[in-house]
Amino acid sequence: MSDEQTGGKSHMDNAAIRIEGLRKTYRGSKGQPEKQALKGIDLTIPRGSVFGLLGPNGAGKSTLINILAGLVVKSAGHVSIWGHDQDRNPRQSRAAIGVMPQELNLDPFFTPRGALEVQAGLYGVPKAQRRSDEILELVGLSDKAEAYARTLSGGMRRRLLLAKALVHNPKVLVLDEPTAGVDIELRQMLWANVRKLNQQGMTIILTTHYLEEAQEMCDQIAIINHGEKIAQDSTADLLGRMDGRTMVIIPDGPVTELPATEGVEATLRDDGSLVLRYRSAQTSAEQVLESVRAVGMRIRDVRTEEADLEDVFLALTSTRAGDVPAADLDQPRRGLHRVKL
Ligand SMILES: Nc1ncnc2c1ncn2[C@@H]1O[C@H](COP(=O)(O)OP(=O)(O)OP(=O)(O)O)[C@@H](O)[C@H]1O
Repeated sequence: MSDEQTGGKSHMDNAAIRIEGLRKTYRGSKGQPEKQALKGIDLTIPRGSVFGLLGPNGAGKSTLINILAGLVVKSAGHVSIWGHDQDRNPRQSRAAIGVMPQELNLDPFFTPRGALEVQAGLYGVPKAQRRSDEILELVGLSDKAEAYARTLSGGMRRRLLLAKALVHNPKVLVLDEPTAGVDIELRQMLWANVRKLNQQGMTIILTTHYLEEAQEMCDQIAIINHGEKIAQDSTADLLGRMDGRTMVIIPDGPVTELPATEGVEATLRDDGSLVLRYRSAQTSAEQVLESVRAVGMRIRDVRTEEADLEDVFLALTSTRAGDVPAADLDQPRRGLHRVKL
């Protein structure tokens, strides 16, 4: 829509990423059948967001990211990055995006500073505009600037990958599973950097298997499964779709009988607390409390728990993509099986 109509200025498209009808079919080899990794994805990622791309193993996340990065050639569809159509303006669209990959693919003979300089060269960043020291400082590698990559720890290599993704000051930064297998300290450093870069105006896209992380970091989330997008919404609205509630009661005295009210599922935890699950659309908190009083239980303390992203995720991915009409999203979780992330 943009470049061709505006002579490359692209001011009509104000999305960070616009994807339309994106398909990828990997050719089969050695007797393997072909694989449809992406089956027609439409996705618009707003500028300035921290956007989460979620999906179980094999959903197609890496394929999508690799297409954005220009590492995998799409089979069909349109991709535009910061208003630059990937096919018509490959150079501009590539310059607008930086990707921190999953794999630690670093040349062992480069020092961090050397690696950044080479990367800057690849992106045609003029010497005067290079910010290697500033970036090394940001990722906490200043004191390792001259160390060979092969002597860096796994955590330091990851930081160097982030640094490399930043050399050309991209508008959009993609982090592919950035915290898989990293320690808490590095994870905190990564998130602090992500927040800082986002505050400076960078759009961030991250894939993660850690739902709490997506919940904490992302303002919008898309879920893909079996190569199809099955949900996209603000994190708050996605969570708001679930009306499952959990009430936890600390009884005042031993529990001799569990409440047995329809619509309330009661279980006792080892620590003596009583867990009551219910749907807020069908059962009120008052009815839940009544069911507790009805069995003569006295309440010392009570708290409630909201549905979390895992509930949404399980509800959405527990059947094949496309089989879950939006109206069914609020159905109770009973009968759904867990999907391993
Ligand atoms: N080069 C390839 N050739 C053939 N099939 C591939 C290739 N790369 C990926 N696939 C297949 O395409 C599907 C999507 O893979 P992809 O790596 O994009 O998923 P993912 O969501 O990133 O999973 P993960 O979280 O495990 O990285 C999978 O079924 C995978 O086996």
